[in-house]
Amino acid sequence: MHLHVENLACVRGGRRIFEGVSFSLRPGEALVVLGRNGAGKSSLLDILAGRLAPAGGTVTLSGADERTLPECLHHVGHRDALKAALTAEENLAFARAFLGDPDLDPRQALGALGLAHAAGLPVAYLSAGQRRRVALARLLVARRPFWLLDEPTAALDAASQEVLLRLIEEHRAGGGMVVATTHQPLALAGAKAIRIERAGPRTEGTLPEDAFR
Ligand SMILES: Nc1ncnc2c1ncn2[C@@H]1O[C@H](COP(=O)(O)OP(=O)(O)OP(=O)(O)O)[C@@H](O)[C@H]1O
Repeated sequence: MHLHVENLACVRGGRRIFEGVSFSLRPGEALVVLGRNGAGKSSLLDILAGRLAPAGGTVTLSGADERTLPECLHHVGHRDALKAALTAEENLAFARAFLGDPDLDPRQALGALGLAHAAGLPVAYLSAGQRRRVALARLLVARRPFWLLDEPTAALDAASQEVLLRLIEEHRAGGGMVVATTHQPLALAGAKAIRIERAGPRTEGTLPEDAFR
């Protein structure tokens, strides 16, 4: 499977947010998306997820057996998109019923994020970091090759960041692909990087050592 993004442009509210964004992803690869607040990082993920139409450019997925890109991805956005009145486990069971694989276990997914003890608690009672971890546990109740992660480490403590990085690396080792926006250092081995800015063109490069300074 291969994702090729060419010369992508984004307009929101009549304003040009970015243009000329190009990159490609092959199995096992990760792309870190950098840029100031409002640069358009979340908008880029929204376009890839099929939630926002691009103002120009192309997104081409090959080798996906006629599945569309939105059918091949998880999108963990800024908002956790959890149902506050349902328990953590019920939220994951809902996600699995909607998108998932019946053999994947919500309790195991919560366990992988260190939240087994909170499985029966309504999400409304969980802390911000715990809610984030429930949202991330959705990655584990449906097998999808592309993970679109919008600031995935926001609200996570150091130990949870380590867990998330390990899950991402396991996903990549199995041929998965990741696009992650971030303002914080994200230690993804050999990741590509792209900085979104208003004036294009923007093409991928390697993650600069001073990216987060
Ligand atoms: N529905 C909308 N209508 C009009 N403008 C919008 C809409 N949604 C977002 N924008 C604008 O698009 C621009 C890009 O927003 P986006 O959320 O993609 O930025 P970002 O790089 O993810 O920012 P941050 O680092 O703060 O999360 C911002 O100027 C924002 O105000």
